[in-house]
Amino acid sequence: MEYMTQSEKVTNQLLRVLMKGLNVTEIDGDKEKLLSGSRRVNLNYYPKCPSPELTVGVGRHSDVSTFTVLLQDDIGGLYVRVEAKDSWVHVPPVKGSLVINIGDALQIFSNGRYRSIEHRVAANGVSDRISVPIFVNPRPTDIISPLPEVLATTGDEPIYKPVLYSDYVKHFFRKAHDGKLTIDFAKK
Ligand SMILES: O=C(O)CCC(=O)C(=O)O
Ligand SMILES: [Fe+2]
Repeated sequence: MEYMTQSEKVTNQLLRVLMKGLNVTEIDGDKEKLLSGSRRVNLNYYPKCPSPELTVGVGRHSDVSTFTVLLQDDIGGLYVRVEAKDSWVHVPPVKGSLVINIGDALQIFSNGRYRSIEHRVAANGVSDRISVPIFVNPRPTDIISPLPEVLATTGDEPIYKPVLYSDYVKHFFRKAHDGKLTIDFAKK
């Protein structure tokens, strides 16, 4: 839990940087809660797999978070999808580094200006693997939708409708991992 507490400095700073990219520079208490009012840490353990070629580690998905801060050990196996090239790129473990993934909630808040990253984890036959993601989320009771500031700056029409965040998360967990299809739930 010390890790969760310490990570708040980093996640608060990250939130500010990400919002600056959207021209949102005023982050009052309500907005901060909407964007990051619920944080969750997971401990993922992937045992060494006797038949990795027959096994899915974690299927392709995007996180439902605003963003995710992922600590991985030195084993590797995380891949992100490069949509433009229709390919997967390995995210090599770098000692002392964290992986930051944009999640669906931020894609919705930003009306698509930020895109959540599709990723998966391959099983491996060499060694056990551990990863520790911190999911920075809206609260379950929050209604998420494109931020008015973003719509005002871009002049774009909202492409996502207001959705209760707990409904969005329920929709995600109700089905198998299916790449980037979860966000269709919030499409207008
Ligand atoms: O283990 C990893 O590197 C990523 C795990 C993951 O995608 C998740 O927990 O959502
Ligand atoms: Fe994930």
